[in-house]
Amino acid sequence: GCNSDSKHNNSDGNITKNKTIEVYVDRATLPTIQQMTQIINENSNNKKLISWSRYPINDETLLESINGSFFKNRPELIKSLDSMILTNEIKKVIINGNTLWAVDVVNIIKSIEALGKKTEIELNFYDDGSAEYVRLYDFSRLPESEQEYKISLSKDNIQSSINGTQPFDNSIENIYGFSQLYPTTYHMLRADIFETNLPLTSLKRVISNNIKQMKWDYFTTFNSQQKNKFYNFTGFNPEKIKEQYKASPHENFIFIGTNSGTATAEQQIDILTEAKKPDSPIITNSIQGLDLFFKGHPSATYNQQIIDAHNMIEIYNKIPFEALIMTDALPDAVGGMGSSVFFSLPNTVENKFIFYKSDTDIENNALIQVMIELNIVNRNDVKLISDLQ
Ligand SMILES: Nc1ccn([C@@H]2O[C@H](COP(=O)(O)O)[C@@H](O)[C@H]2O)c(=O)n1
Ligand SMILES: [Zn+2]
Repeated sequence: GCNSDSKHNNSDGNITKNKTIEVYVDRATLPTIQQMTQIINENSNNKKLISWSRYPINDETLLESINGSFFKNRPELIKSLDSMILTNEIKKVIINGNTLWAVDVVNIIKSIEALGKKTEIELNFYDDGSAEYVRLYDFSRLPESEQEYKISLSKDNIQSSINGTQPFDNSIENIYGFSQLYPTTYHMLRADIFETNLPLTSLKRVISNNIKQMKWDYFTTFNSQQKNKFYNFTGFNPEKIKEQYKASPHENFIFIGTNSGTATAEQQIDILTEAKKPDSPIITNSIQGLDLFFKGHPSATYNQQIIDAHNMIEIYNKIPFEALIMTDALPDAVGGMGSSVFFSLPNTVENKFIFYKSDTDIENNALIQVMIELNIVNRNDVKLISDLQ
């Protein structure tokens, strides 16, 4: 009959009775890129409410094609979601968020639960980037009894934040604890963290049935329409870069730049000078003879100075490196300054070296240590800027 016809729309045109609403929120880059590809891949008819801080979507045709509405901020999204739940028969809300910023998801759940309509809730979390792994590393260093104690409190902690009796603390046990309350999937940047030697067995026990390795190879199965949709979402098309790779027969190298918080332009110029030497005792994986590309940090203001000093080919710094990964526009090799970028890089791309700030204590630096544990870099290829002096 008509009422059971899942494709039959009500007067709103896009929300049907007993339907599911999909919510997408993120303040960073990686979850947004992953959520975009998920939307394109699943191609569902569900109404989608989206708020991505770094990727405002203004293209109405694009939004219509995914049955989506975009919100400048999360409070506006929540207001709209609440009114949909109150005025329509919404069966389920699937919330897609950023793991590190699980507090944003808590605020949405809080609002849904406060309506008292018993709406089903399902959660998808996508890692923000390297931050979760630094925290996981630190967590793994705690005595097992302490880890277990913390985990034992997490369900109540989350519940109290949803009830509004306690602010949400984004500790490891809390951000990875939602499967104790709702059907949850954690889309992890590096699900293999649980296969390393780091002692994380208690946490693994809580979430092992709820984790998925983030996918980077969607483009191998996307048709041209889906690819174009991704280019429209991100405003990025990899064709130019792919042409530049092919312009010479040499292998391609991308230098991963940082911002002034970590290194000056001169220091990065010096690293490149050293890396070009065929027999440097410091950088043993030389970049001599490779075509040199420069991918500056999105927030760096001195990129042109570095590009000019070594006559490199520029990759527009505002493009998130993850967009190159997603669109299969990767070089043969990379190297550069410590960055979250290295966490998502497939191991088919050679990682020649990573440089850190001069005063870094390598053996006690959680970020470096977790990168070594995950085989992102060899200990010998971890360098400090001061190694050059
Ligand atoms: N050369 C770079 C460096 C960074 N990005 C993007 O910024 C995000 C955060 O990187 P951090 O270096 O601050 O850890 C990263 O996930 C990339 O999206 C970049 O595109 N190019
Ligand atoms: Zn080339």
